[in-house]
Amino acid sequence: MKKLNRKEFQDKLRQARKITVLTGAGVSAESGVPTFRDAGGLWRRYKATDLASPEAWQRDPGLVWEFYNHRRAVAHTCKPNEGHLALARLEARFREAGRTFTLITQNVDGLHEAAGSERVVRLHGSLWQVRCLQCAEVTWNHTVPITPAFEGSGSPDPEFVARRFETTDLPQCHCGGVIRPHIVWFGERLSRADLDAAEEAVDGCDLMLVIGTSAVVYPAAGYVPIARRLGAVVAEVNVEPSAVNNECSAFFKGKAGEVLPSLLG
Ligand SMILES: CC(C)NC(=O)[C@H](Cc1c[nH]c2ccccc12)NC(=O)[C@H](CCCC/N=C(/NCCC(=O)O)S[C@H]1O[C@H](COP(=O)(O)OP(=O)(O)OC[C@H]2O[C@@H](n3cnc4c(N)ncnc43)[C@H](O)[C@@H]2O)[C@@H](O)[C@H]1O)NC(=O)OCc1ccccc1
Ligand SMILES: [Zn+2]
Repeated sequence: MKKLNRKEFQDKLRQARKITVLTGAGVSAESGVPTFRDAGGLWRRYKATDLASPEAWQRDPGLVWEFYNHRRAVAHTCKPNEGHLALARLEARFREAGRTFTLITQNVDGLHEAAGSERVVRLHGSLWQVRCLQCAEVTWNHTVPITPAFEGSGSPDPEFVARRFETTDLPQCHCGGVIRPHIVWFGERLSRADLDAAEEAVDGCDLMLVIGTSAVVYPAAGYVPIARRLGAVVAEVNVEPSAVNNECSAFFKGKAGEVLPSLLG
């Protein structure tokens, strides 16, 4: 497939009526949020993907909360980068022009929203939302550490001597139930509302931007071939080709924070 050059891509961007953006951890890398591949995808000796699972929660909810408390503590110190800001500006331009812009993110760090992005589909949830296992209430929570028991915990150093956390150390709901991160773990179903919003955004979009994702996790990665089959021009921004690069009519190799400001204007 002949790749579009920069000018041809920007012509498509100018003409686009409906644009959909799919982002992954790479768009937050320059803000200091580790990607799932950094450190070999490990936190201590654990694969991040293993800890992000209902099985890990069954085994040791304290360890899972130590992992997520650590990621909240890191993300808490991070600011949106030029990549996030360029996407928020593009959304504002599209809205002013009465054109449709949707940002579908796999990220749970909240940096798109902090950059001013509004129409955001958080496919995999948020580090800043928690859910009660007893009454299912979902609330926003920015308390770091999540409970005093987690103060000073979370070091990713494999040599770190971890302490065991009891149920009483875990965050409790006003109903007395235990609270878990409101995040979609591997093997868990995505919310119907988010799936519907993502499908609505992909359906009929004339331009899809794929930014900073390895595109190996589903259903997120599946939206790219669907968009192309429905006639969208797909363009990728990444430091290396992702697993869906063959679906792309344009590829801009580089860091999102360096490429997006000039590419998106
Ligand atoms: C591993 C994979 C094969 N497994 C899956 O996809 C599974 C199973 C599955 C379902 N369908 C399938 C079909 C085929 C195969 C497998 C499956 N999917 C699921 O389990 C999903 C749930 C998936 C969601 C899991 N949760 C996450 N996140 C929240 C947790 C948390 O964050 O803690 S996924 C998580 O991993 C993924 C990581 O990928 P990326 O974000 O792309 O990050 P990565 O580090 O991999 O790559 C970074 C990229 O950035 C680039 N980069 C780096 N720096 C920069 C830079 N500066 N600028 C630009 N680019 C840069 C790099 O080059 C690289 O390309 C993201 O999706 C992220 O959200 N649920 C489900 O299917 O439920 C069904 C169901 C149905 C009925 C009943 C019950 C269940
Ligand atoms: Zn409750």
